[in-house]
Amino acid sequence: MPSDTDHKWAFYTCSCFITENIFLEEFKLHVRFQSEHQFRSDYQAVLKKLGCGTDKQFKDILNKIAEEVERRQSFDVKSAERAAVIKAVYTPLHKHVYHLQESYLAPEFKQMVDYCRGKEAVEEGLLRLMRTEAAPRVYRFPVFERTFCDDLIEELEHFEQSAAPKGRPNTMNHYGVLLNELGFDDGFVTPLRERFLQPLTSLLYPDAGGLCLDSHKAFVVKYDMHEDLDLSYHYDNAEVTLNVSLGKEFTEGNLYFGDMRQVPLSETACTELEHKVTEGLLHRGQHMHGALPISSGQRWNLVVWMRASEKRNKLCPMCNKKPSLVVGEGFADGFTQDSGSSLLQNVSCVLH
Ligand SMILES: O=C(O)CCC(=O)C(=O)O
Ligand SMILES: [Fe+2]
Repeated sequence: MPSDTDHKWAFYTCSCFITENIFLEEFKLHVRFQSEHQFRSDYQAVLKKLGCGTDKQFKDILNKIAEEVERRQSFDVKSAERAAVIKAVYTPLHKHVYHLQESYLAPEFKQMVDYCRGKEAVEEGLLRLMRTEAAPRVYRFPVFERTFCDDLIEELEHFEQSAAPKGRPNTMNHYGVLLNELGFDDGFVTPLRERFLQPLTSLLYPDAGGLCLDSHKAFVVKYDMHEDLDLSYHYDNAEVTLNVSLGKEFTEGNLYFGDMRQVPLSETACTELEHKVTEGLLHRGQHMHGALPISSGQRWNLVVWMRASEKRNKLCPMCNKKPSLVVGEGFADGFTQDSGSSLLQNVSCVLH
């Protein structure tokens, strides 16, 4: 029986994972930390302007960064340990949600995928997709049936309440679930990406890696009045992202999209989009976005960061350099060694 960590080839992380994009929550600032000297010269003045005036405050920041670097250095080992413990001790409430069935998917979504898969009908499929454009190159369409969303949330709440160990999605989200650790990759997320999302992304984002998305990182984020309320403006470590609203009841918490990350915020006008339960938003990972605070209720979203090794092997989207590869767990951050996988990648990088 293959496990969630068996893949056709090995995946890697870029070494910048340790030093880049460290989020300073109180200042809503992403920073790079290579050495204290570099950090002081890059950020001391900026941080002062943002209200970090005393030596003590600066020292606190350095301590937080050290903690985050340590968390990142041990992340892979700890994540593999958590996955093994979860497998051994956790009994799911709804086993069926771990295996994707067509009946979980909204009929409109399946229809769109069918159009895109059918070679002669590609153009019609594309037109259908274009009609779902909610902001420049951001597409909104129904993805799941409501009953599936409810079952998935119930399963995740059951997991939350269990004694099993939990990792968190990323530095900006404190609540939510890493789906690979819970065992969702092989039976659910990989088939969703390969069979249903890739036909759409091939047509919509051929320039952004959409033709050959060969791995992913999937997680669920959760916002609650007593927990995280919003998500700061950011870009994803992904070529293409799917973000599906699962529920429950909530008010506000709209997503907003700016421009690609190369464009300064001062030159960016943002578009706000309402997120509706069962619907997904598909966008390029480098398209900057954030989530506004909810004002009541609880908001759960399934987020799939899809990666194209062929694209990111040339340029790491997080440090903008040729990646320097470090061995990782499972899909890691989606990089591959150029040799060895290229043949297989060429086979999968066609419109289908
Ligand atoms: O909460 C949301 O809808 C946004 C989540 C997101 O952008 C992310 O996790 O990368
Ligand atoms: Fe995001």
